[in-house]
Amino acid sequence: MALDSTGKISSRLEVLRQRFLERAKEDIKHLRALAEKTRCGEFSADGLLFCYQSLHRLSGSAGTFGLPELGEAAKALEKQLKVQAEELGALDDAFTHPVDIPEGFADGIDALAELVEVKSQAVAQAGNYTEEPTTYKGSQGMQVSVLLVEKGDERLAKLEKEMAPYGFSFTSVSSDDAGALGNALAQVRGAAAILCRESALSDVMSVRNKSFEESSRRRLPVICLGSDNSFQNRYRVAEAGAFAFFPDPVDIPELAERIESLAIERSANVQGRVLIVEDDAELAEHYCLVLQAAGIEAQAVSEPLHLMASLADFEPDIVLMDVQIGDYSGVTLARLIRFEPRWLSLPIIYLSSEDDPENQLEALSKGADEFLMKPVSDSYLVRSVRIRCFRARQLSELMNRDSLTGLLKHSLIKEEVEKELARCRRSGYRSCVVMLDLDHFKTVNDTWGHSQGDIVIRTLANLLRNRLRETDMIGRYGGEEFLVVLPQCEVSSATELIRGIGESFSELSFVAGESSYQVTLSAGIAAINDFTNGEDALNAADQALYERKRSGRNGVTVYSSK
Ligand SMILES: Nc1nc2c(ncn2[C@@H]2O[C@H](COP(=O)(O)OP(=O)(O)OP(=O)(O)O)[C@@H](O)[C@H]2O)c(=O)[nH]1
Repeated sequence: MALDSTGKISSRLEVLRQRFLERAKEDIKHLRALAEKTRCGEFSADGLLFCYQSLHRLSGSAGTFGLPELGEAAKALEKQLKVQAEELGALDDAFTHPVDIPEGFADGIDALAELVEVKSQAVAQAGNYTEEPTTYKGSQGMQVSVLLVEKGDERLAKLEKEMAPYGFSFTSVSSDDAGALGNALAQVRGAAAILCRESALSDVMSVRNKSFEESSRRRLPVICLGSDNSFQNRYRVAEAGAFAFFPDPVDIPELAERIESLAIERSANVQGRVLIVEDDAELAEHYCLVLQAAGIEAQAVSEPLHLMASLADFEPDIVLMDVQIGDYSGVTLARLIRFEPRWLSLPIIYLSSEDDPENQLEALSKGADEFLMKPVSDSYLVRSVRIRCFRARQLSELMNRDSLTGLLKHSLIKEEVEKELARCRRSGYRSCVVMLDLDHFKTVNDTWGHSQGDIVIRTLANLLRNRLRETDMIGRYGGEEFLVVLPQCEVSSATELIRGIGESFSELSFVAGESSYQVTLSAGIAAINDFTNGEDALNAADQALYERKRSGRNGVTVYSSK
């Protein structure tokens, strides 16, 4: 669900809060009736368990709806019943057991009812929901923006030209114009980095630090270029806050790679997918709205029977799970999720008002990873979810990505071809698979050394990442062989795109000592839809690549069945 305006979100959150209060009033009616009975010494196990569950729900959710005092009052009453409720919960014949009435319980319920009434009136008068969710505009594609900050230095303009084939989007600003630099920083979105020479570093750092001071965005990484490569100078640059230093003459492929990795790493917190397992409909919708408004994809499951199907469909980075979902225990559900090897490393976080460390430990030992204490405020929810998604993604990147290039590993990119074919069949669109291979790469290794060969491989990986869309999938298929899946792309567009990338790649100069050299690539393309399975589409792209190699390399060949 796309959420486009904060006004719209706050009015939806307000509706949820009203619904929560309506339900709280209903619960309070039942609680009061039961509490009245305690005044005449009547309190059954049945009644105690009902009161305990109602109070537990109120204490866990009131804070989230901006009513923390109500949550605290309910929590205090819940604690009065906790020990007895847990003992009764463990018995088969609980309902026949006599129970003790905690002192002042009925008065506490009366006070709670009054508080609910007061809060309802205050909310009705105040109107709109007040805790504004953090709005965050998501990352815009995979293209990396570079802010070039110049101080009358021609060298940066030359550098911009040399780096043109890598596909970064450059914006130049003068370090003498703090206003323009501030504006440029304010406008930058998504993955980005600042590039400047040493002479402009202190001006850049002060404008950058000031301009990010009040915003919740992460500061852009600064990469500094300079002539003095001594330890003292590098120390000075590091002390000023730069993230990387490149001495003259600048190693362009290395610089491109560093810009890419720093920019993407720093912007990575934008994304995340969270599955919320919660049977309280208002609470689940509230969490979803707040997270979605912050740029995090969120989906809720209220019925545990659908949990496994939702996991498979949505493929979340993390799961937020209530400790009790109707009749189901969250602890047991966490264990059940782990039955499937695919979800062994999926972080499961309990949303719980359980504040007893012993009980928390018990739950953790059964398959969950940590606790988020209810009630959670909107901003805390967003921040903690964002950090956890970021960590989860880092971990899965480590497991699924090739260490030299950061691209998908062989088996995963192969799987993507199969998945794409299934998507094409479902949606009726056309997609392509491309096999790319560096030309005469053995000669590169033999002439310039294996580590130079590695730089060439990494450079092509970066170029592909920069030039392809975020929805395209790129993998390292073998040593110097790459596989790309281009969803919703006709063969003609794929050919044009890959030809352009091949041309840019062939224009890059790799520097080895005093010498420099260039490398070309060959590609084979096949339309995924023309095949009955992914394996056949892959073989076709491979065959087209072979044809290309035979007919002179450095170019693109489309598979033809003739
Ligand atoms: N530096 C480096 N070299 C690699 C890596 N993986 C594979 N190679 C080398 O890539 C070269 C591939 O050579 P060949 O399969 O003969 O192909 P080629 O020389 O590119 O010739 P054509 O494909 O016909 O243009 C071999 O020398 C491998 O050792 C790697 O990770 N790093």
